[in-house]
Order: sequence, then C-alpha cells, then structure tokens
Amino acid sequence: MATTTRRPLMAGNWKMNLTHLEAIALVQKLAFSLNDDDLEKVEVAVLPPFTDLRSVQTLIDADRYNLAYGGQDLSPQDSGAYTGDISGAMLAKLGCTYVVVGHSERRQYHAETDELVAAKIKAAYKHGLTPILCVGEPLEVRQENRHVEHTLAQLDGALDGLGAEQAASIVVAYEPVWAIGTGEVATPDDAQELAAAIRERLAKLYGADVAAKVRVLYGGSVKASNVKPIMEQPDVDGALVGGASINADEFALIARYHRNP
Ligand SMILES: O=C[C@H](O)COP(=O)(O)O
Repeated sequence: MATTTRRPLMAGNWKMNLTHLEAIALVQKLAFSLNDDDLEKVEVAVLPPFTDLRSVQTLIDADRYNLAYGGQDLSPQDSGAYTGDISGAMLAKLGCTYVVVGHSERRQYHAETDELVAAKIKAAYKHGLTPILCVGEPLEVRQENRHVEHTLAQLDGALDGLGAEQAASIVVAYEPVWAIGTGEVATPDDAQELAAAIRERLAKLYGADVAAKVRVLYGGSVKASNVKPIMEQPDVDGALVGGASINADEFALIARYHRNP
C-alpha cells in the first residue's frame, strides 16, 4: 500500500442541536480553545444544522478562524420543487467545504438507500463539496460477524459510478450504528479493522495511490477520554463526533488529542 501523510480531520456533527445564536457561541469558544499549532496538525470542522450555516459562515469569515464547516445532508437535485430540501449549490454558496452523506440516521429515519447516497455524492462533487460518506453496521449484523461485508457493500453502493479523481478526495466515516449515541465505543482494534478494510477496498477500486489519500474517520461515542488510542490506529485519520461536539470544551479536547499524555 502506498503511504502518504493524511492530515487528521475532526468533524463535529451537531445533528439537530443548537440554534444559530448557540452556534455562534460554540464556534467562538472552540476557536479560542485551539491554537495555530493544533489547527496545523489537525483540521477541525463543524457540521451545524442548515439554519446555523449563515451565522457560522459570517463569524468564521469575519474573525478569520481556521475552521472548516459543512452541511449534514444535501439533495441529489440541483433545484426545483423539493420542499424542505437543500441543494449542493446552496451549501457551496455558504462557503461549505464538507457535506455529510449517508449518515445512519438519514438511512434509518429517511429511508435513504445506497442508490440515493451515490446520487448525493455526485451532487456534492458537482458543487465543489467534499462528501463525508458514512458507512457502518447495525448491532445484529455485528453479532452475526458480517460487519465487514455489510460496511464494504455500503461503500461499493455509495461509490458506484464515481471516478478515481473524485474518490481521492472523499472522506469516509466508519460509524458502527450500535456505537452511535449509546456511549458504547468501538475498540481501537474494531476501528482499525474497518478503516483498513475500507482502505483496502478503495485500493481495489481505484488503486493504492487513491486509497492512500482518503481520510477514514471513526464515529460512535467519541470523547476526549477515548479518542487518543483510536487516533493511534494507522488507518484511522480522524473522528466524526456527534454528542461530544456540541460542547465546545469537550470537542476542543478531542481536536487536540495529540496534546494528551
Ligand atoms: O455523526 C456522528 C456520529 O453519529 C456519532 O455520534 P455520537 O458521537 O453522538 O455517538
């Protein structure tokens, strides 16, 4: 496998939390908790609800914070009669770098299929956004020891029709559903097993050079107290953090995990 230096990404998925005023307070606090050295070592991104994005954009631009941000979902369509949906063009106009695609909560509560996830990934690239593609198995699949094949099938489905040039910049988040919001975190070995399997599949699909560039995150009950051993795994390049990311102090500690003893 080709080796390359991948800058870790710590992305905070706020889910359906925080008003735009609370968003401003959190981003300010987060920015003050991280120094230039932290932000050189680790890329830090926030993924607020759509209603917060304009405020987050204005604050980050005005104060020149070295923080990235993005949306939690996008429509596969460019525009039109799709009530309640948000297009990639709208997110791009707000200065978003990232967009989460295929989160298990979207798959569960909005019946998102792999086909739809693949279409959303293409829409993200069309509008210059970097997808954070979420894959991962539910508890019963893990209990049947089919977690690797399940997760790789989701990956194959999501990447269907995607070229190597675009695949090289995707971010893949391995999120075992049983670890999301449950307090039950995967072991560092579990995270490494799937991160390595994802990279291997990317190498098979796109070649070793592409696979070596892709950042693979772990997500599921990440906290300041458990992030370091997960980040020490060779194929884990960051974390997609849910609950702990809406507390600025905790998320800052996660982002500067490298300072922890
Ligand atoms: O997107 C983030 C994941 O769903 C993890 O959420 P959590 O950290 O609350 O378990």
